Amino acid sequence: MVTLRVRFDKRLGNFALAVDFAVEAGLVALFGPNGSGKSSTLLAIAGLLHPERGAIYLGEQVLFDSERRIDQPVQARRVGFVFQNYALFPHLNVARNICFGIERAPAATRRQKLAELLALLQLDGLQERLPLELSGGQRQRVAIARALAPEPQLLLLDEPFAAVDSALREQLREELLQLQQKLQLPVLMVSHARDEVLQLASTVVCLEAGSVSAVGPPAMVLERAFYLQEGARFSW
Ligand SMILES: Nc1ncnc2c1ncn2[C@@H]1O[C@H](COP(=O)(O)OP(=O)(O)OP(=O)(O)O)[C@@H](O)[C@H]1O
Repeated sequence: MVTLRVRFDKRLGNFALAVDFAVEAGLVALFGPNGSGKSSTLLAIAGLLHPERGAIYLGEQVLFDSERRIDQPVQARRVGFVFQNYALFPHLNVARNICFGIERAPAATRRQKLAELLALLQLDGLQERLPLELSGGQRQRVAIARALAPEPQLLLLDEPFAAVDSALREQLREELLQLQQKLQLPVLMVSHARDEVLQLASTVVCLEAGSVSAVGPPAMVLERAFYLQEGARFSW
């Protein structure tokens, strides 16, 4: 299994982000209250936010290392990103949304990849539809398919279930778990729902006010976070 190592400093206005964690990449949750720095951490891993200093490694692959003056561009990182609101292109149909990141691949490769992803994400028959003509769950599946098309080595999900109702959320969580197990793809998912992290994640990284407060198995770490939230005294 590959290790994801993330250590960097970044000032965002008055907010100081100083992240430091290393995890075995399975389905990892980045958990914390609003404004703790979760989305900014994903952006830094994807190469959309540039830290002042630090290093980000996925296994042996260097994504960023300020000492070695390496800052891989977004495409070279091979990191898939699903944004909170899915950010589908409204004027492009499902097929063109999914193939957006592989436009330069030969037509036959694109067709094959599209067919594979439509089947994997249960989107068969919907390829001609525009995003507006899809349900929330279908939109989310298209966003995941689009992120998977260039065959990333890491998938980043920013609160993937925020925009759907609770019944659908349950179903989509289960689908994500099955997808991750099937593809064996490292996933880092932002969440601020305890139940979601407990249900899905193999490891949780807790962020509080811009720095990592705990890393470990969700049942253990969240129990501690709960005690801290309640203001109770608790130590390991
Ligand atoms: N480009 C920026 N310029 C200035 N401040 C920023 C910028 N981006 C983020 N911030 C601030 O950094 C802090 C962390 O933001 P971030 O979006 O990473 O938190 P979050 O944990 O993902 O929050 P939420 O759960 O609400 O999405 C916030 O106080 C935010 O206002």
